[in-house]
Amino acid sequence: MVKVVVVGAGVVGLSTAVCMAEALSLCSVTILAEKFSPDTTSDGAAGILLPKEFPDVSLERQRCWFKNTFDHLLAIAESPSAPEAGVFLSPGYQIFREVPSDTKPYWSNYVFGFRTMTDYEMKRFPNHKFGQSFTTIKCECQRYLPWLEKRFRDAGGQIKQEKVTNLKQLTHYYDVIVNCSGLGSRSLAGDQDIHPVRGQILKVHAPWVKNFIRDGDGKTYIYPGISYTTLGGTWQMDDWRLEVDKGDSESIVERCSQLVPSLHSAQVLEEWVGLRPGRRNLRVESERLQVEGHDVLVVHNYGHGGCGITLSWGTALDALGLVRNGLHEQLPHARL
Ligand SMILES: Cc1cc2nc3c(=O)[nH]c(=O)nc-3n(C[C@H](O)[C@H](O)[C@H](O)COP(=O)(O)OP(=O)(O)OC[C@H]3O[C@@H](n4cnc5c(N)ncnc54)[C@H](O)[C@@H]3O)c2cc1C
Ligand SMILES: O=C([O-])CC(=O)C(=O)O
Repeated sequence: MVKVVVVGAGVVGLSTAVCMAEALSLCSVTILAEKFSPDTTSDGAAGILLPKEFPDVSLERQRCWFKNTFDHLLAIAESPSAPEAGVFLSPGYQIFREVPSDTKPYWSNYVFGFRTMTDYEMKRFPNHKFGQSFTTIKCECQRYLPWLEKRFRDAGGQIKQEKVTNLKQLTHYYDVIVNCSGLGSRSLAGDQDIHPVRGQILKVHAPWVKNFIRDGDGKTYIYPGISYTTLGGTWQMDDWRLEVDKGDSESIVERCSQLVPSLHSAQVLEEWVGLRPGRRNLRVESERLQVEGHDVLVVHNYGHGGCGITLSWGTALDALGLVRNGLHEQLPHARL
C-alpha cells in the first residue's frame, strides 16, 4: 500500500482526498488538518460557482478546472443527495457600472442560459450600464463538507486532527504528501506569494429574494441559499483581522439594499469573516522533497483566492493526475 496524506480539510483538501481515495486503489489516503467543518474558511464562503481569472495560468487550464467542477456539482444538484450536500442551481444577474472589456468570459459557455440583460431588465439597476443573466450552481459548504467527509470515509479514507508544522516530518509516515492547506501554505510551503484577502459577509433571513445579484466590482453581492441569504462583502488584501467589523457590516447592508431595497428590513442571522487564500496564480504543481538521501513526491493544490468552491473539483482532478504521474515514475509496473 502506498500511503498518501492530504493536508487540509477545507473544500480543496476534502475534494482532493475524495478524488484520490476513490481513484487510487493501491493507496491508503489520510487527511490531516488543524480545522474541520464548520471551522474552515470554506464553511463561510458564499459558495457560488463564478470564476475569477488567474493572469498567468492558461485559459485552457482554467476552463478545464471550471468545467470539471461545474459538471461534478451539477450531477450532485440533479441527484437525490442535493439537499444533504447543499448543492443547487441558482439563477441571477451580474451587473456592471461600466461595460467590462470582456463581455463574454470563458466560463459563459458552461453556465446555463448566459445572455446580456435587456435595457428593460437594466432599468432595475439605474447605476449600472451592463448586465449578464445566467444560471450557475451554489454549493453551501456547511452541508457539502460533511457530505464529502462521509464520502471520503466510505471510500476507506482516514481522518486525523493535527496541526502540521513541517511537511518534511510527514515523510516518516507517508510516501506521498498532498498540500491543500490554503493560507497555511505560507509557512508549510514557505510561500510568501500567498496572502490573506479578508472577506466579511452577513447571513440574513430574506426568503423572498429568489435570484442572485452580483456587482461586477466583486465587492457587493446577494446570494439566496437554502436557509439564509448571503450578503457581501469585502475584498481586503493583506488584512489578517478575523473579527467582525461593524463598519463593514453597515456598508454591506447599505450596498445590498441599494440593489434590493427590501433587504433593509431583513433580520441579520450572523456576521462572518474569512481569509481567502490569495495568490496571483493558483498553484497545482508537484515537486520532489529531498529527505535523508531519498526524494518524496509532494503535490501542491492551494491559492484558490475567491474561487475555492468554483474550481475545487477541477483542481483536485489535476492534483490526482500529478500524484498518478509521480507514482508511475516511482513504480512503473504498478496498476494504480
Ligand atoms: C467572504 C467569502 C466569500 C467567499 N465566497 C466564495 C464563493 O462564492 N465561491 C467560491 O468559489 N469561493 C468563495 N470564497 C473563497 C473560498 O472560501 C476559498 O477559496 C476556499 O475556502 C479555499 O479553500 P481551501 O480548502 O484552500 O482553504 P480552507 O478552507 O482555508 O482550508 C484550509 C485547510 O488547511 C488546514 N491547514 C492549514 N494549515 C495547516 C497546518 N499547518 N496543519 C494542518 N492543517 C492546516 C486548515 O485547518 C483547513 O482544514 C469566499 C471566501 C470568503 C472569505
Ligand atoms: O465574489 C463573489 O461573488 C463571491 C466570492 O467568491 C468571494 O467573495 O470570494
